[in-house]
Amino acid sequence: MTSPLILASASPARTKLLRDAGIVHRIVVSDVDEDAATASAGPLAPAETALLLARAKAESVAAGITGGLSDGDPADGALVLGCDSVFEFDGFPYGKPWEPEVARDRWRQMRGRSGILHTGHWLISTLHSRHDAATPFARGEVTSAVVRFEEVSDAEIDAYVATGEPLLVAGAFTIDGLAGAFISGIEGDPHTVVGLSISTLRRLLGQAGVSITELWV
Ligand SMILES: Nc1nc2c(ncn2[C@H]2C[C@H](O)[C@@H](COP(=O)(O)OP(=O)(O)OP(=O)(O)O)O2)c(=O)[nH]1
Repeated sequence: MTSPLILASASPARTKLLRDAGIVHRIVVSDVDEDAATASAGPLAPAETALLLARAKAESVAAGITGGLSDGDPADGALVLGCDSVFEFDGFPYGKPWEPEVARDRWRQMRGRSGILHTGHWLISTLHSRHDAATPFARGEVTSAVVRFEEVSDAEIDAYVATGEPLLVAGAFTIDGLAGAFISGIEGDPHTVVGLSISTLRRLLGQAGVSITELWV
């Protein structure tokens, strides 16, 4: 089977994770309004927010797909994966800081302490060859990892914020980028922190009747 996997995400980190894991995929970015989706859902825990948004992205892309996507067997359907990451610190959910001052304030709170990065995953399968077309597969899972931060100085925070890297990533940090210098440890799957747990994808694919090895290059 050629890979029918669609990543419903604009995240460069997520597509790199899949590529580095040898998982062939296509990208179709969802048009989900994350603020509207969370506002209409009411109060949610950070992990619930991550799953809700992952589901919304996957459902939005799956709804827009007509017919099959896998070159090898267009009639067979598709696998659509949505993801969303939320950083929980002192019980509150944080996404991307967007603004330098916001990123600076967050780092001044985070240094020397730890938080939890939750990544929601939602997989939809319409592969007729794997299950009854009348009941498409749709299931999700949240994975979480504790991230511990070094005692970072004001000067280091200012220099990091000035690079722009923290502005567009959940939690205002990366573990595989410049902020790697400021991460003292992780408890859990590091891929969860980057934005997509490959082992979680393997479990969800298995529940959909697909082995992840079928999607390797
Ligand atoms: N490279 C890297 N990226 C990270 C890390 N932590 C968070 N991120 C990125 C991954 C995602 O692109 C972003 C989390 O924001 P979202 O979950 O809303 O995804 P994003 O808006 O990027 O794309 P999407 O909404 O899925 O189209 O932060 C990290 O440690 N390393």
